[in-house]
Amino acid sequence: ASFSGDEVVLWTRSVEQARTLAETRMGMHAACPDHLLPDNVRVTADLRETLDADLVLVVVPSVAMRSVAAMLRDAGLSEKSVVLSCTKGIEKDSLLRMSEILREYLPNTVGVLSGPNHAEDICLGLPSATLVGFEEEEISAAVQRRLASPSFRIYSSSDLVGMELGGSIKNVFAIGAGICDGLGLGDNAKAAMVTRGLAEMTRIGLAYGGKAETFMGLSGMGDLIVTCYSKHSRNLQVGRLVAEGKSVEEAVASLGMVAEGVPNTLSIYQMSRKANARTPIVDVIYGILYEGKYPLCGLQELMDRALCAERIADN
Ligand SMILES: NC(=O)C1=CN([C@@H]2O[C@H](COP(=O)(O)OP(=O)(O)OC[C@H]3O[C@@H](n4cnc5c(N)ncnc54)[C@H](O)[C@@H]3O)[C@@H](O)[C@H]2O)C=CC1
Ligand SMILES: O=C(CO)COP(=O)(O)O
Repeated sequence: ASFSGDEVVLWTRSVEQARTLAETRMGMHAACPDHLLPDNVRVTADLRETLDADLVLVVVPSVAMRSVAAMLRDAGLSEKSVVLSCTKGIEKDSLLRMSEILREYLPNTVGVLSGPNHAEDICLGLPSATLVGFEEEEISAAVQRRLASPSFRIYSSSDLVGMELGGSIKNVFAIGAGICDGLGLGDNAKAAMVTRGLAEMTRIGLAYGGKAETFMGLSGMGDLIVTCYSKHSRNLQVGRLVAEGKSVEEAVASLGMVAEGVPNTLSIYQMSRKANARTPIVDVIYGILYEGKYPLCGLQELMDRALCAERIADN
């Protein structure tokens, strides 16, 4: 998105790294990321150049959110800047959402952008829909207007809890879907993973105050679908590699980018246990990633459970 011609400053720790990522990730052979970007977008490694922006999008892996929030505070981000978290994750142990971490450090208005939004498609200008959420309706509406384009349709929401939980929890099931692919379990198994995953997402999400309809929407089911089926999904890829016998560390290292499902499986498992939610798939994926359970044994365990009625939100 080029933000309709507004001046955009893209801060990155390393301009060199941004160049490599742009080249490999987008499959484009530009010598410099600036070639991929419209004239109104400038790349910098100097955080101070972003401090008076009226809208600040934070797009870092969830494990880096706390340090980046502290950097923004220490660098002196203008209190007038509206801050938008685009990161999909829950912090382990504290179980804080990304917008909550940002609020710990910054007095600014903080919102969330989340939806089925693989960067590869957006960069090509392919149509995408997403959700922007702020507690203040008028700020949602203003950011919605500001970021929307003919190829980027934005809906608004005030359910930040539902948005942030949906965007984080779906990563766990994307790894599960990748495991189904890697084991060659077929289309039916994967459809079951996605559908029962949505039930578990809804159960955990409701326990923490999210709204049921949000989990049925773009930032819930929508993101779950894209991440479980897209060739671009890094979580799906990690699941496949683990099913093929790679260790989690090897699978993640081979991506060279973040797969949020790995840290998220730990934090979502912690959330589920704390809420005493019934989440057999989360529990099995946790066992595979963190306790050395064999992927095929884990998936067979899911099939061998006692037969029951189909329940979605009920625990
Ligand atoms: N890539 C995508 O298509 C989408 C990504 N997201 C979410 O956006 C977030 C970031 O994902 P990506 O951009 O794909 O990840 P990435 O692995 O490409 O990292 C994004 C940037 O964060 C930087 N970074 C990493 N650790 C840092 C630290 N400690 N301090 C400062 N910068 C740091 C990296 O150098 C990189 O420039 C994740 O939560 C992801 O789930 C959401 C929707 C789509
Ligand atoms: O959240 C995403 C798409 O909406 C990105 O998913 P992956 O991290 O699995 O690539």
